[in-house]
Amino acid sequence: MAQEASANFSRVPILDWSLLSTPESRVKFIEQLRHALINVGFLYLAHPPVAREDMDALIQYTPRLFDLPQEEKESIRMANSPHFFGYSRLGAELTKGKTDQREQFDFGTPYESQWKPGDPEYLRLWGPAQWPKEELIPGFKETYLRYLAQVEQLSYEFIGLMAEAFEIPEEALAPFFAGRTRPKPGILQHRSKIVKYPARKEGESDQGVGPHFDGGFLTFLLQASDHPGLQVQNLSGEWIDAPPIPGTFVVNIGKALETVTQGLARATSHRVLSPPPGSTPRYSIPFFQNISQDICVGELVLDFKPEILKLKESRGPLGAVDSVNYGEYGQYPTGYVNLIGRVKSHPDVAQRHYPDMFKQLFPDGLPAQGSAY
Ligand SMILES: O=C(O)CCC(=O)C(=O)O
Ligand SMILES: [Fe+2]
Repeated sequence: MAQEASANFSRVPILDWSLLSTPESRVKFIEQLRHALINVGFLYLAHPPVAREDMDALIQYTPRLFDLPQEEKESIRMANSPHFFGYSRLGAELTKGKTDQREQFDFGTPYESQWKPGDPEYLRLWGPAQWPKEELIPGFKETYLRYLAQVEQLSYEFIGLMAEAFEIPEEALAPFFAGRTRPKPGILQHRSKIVKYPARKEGESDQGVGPHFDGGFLTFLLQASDHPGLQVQNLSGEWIDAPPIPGTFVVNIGKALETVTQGLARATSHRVLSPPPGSTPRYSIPFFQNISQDICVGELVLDFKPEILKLKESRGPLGAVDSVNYGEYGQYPTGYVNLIGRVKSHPDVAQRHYPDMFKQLFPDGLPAQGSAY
C-alpha cells in the first residue's frame, strides 16, 4: 500500500529546534517529531540549545585525548572502575559477541555513589568518572562537564516534546526521572563517551561497532569528524547512512523508551563501519540519557489514545533487524538491565567487579577477545 511504502525511510529526517520559537512553527516541529519517533527512530537536531562553542571546543579536544601518552590512558583504564568508566583500548569491546574496532573513554555526568554493601549490585553502576590529569589536557574536563550539563537539560526538554507529540502530559514521564520531569543535576547519572574509530586495515574487519540498540531513553550523538560510517536500519532492514552534519546532534531512541511507549517511539538498530584504509580516524561523542535505576519499565508502560497508538500501523510489516540486545527491559529493574549490557560489552571489567554476574553470563570464562585489560 502507498502509505506503508511512504513510512519507510531512505534518509534520516532533519528537525530544526528553532521552529519551536513561534506557535505556528512549533506545531510543524511536533508533527515532524511524531513522524520521526514512530517511523524512523532517528533524527538530526539542527540548532540545538547547546552552545556551539562548547560543541566545537569538545570536538577540538577529541584527538588530543587519544594522543595522550599510553601510560596516562592506561592509568584511567576501565578495569579500575566498578562504574565502567574510563579508557578502553582498541578492540576491547564486544557487540553481539564480536570485537568492535574502536578506542574509547567512558565518562558520566557528576554523581555521588549511593551504593552500600547489601544494596542491589546494579546501584553500584553509578559513581564517579575517571578523568585524565588536568595539566595534560587543560580545560578538557570543564568544557566536557559544561557540555554535558546542557545536553542533560536538552534531554529532559526533548522528553517533554515527545509527550506533546504523543498527546500525553509530561508529568506521566516523571516516575522515570526520580519523580520530576526536569530533575536537578546529580539526581540521575547519564553516560557519555568519546570514541575513536581508526581506519580499517586492508583485509580486516570493518566493525567499528556492530549492530545494536541503545538502552535507556534518548541518545544524543555528536559526530566529531567529517567521516561517514554511522548507519541506521530502516523498516525493511536496509542500512541507511547518517553522515555528519556540522552543528547537529543525531538523536535516537533507546530500548527502555521503546518499551514504555508501547513501541510508538522506535528503538532503531544501528552500527558504525570503520573508515576505509588510509583514512584518518572517525570520532564521535554519544550521550546516553538514563532513567532511575530501580524502575521496572514493564510495570510503568504509558497509556495513549487509540488514535495515537494506531499511528504505528503506518509502518507496515517490519523487515528483519540485526540487533537483539536489551530485550530484558520488560522484566527487570533498568539498573539491572544496564548492568547486563555493561557486563556483556566489557567482560574483563565485570570479572573484577561483578564476579557472580560475570560467571552467570560467561560460564566458560573470559572470551579470547574483548577485554578492556
Ligand atoms: O559512534 C557513533 O556514531 C555511534 C556509536 C553508537 O551507536 C554507540 O556507541 O551506541
Ligand atoms: Fe548506539
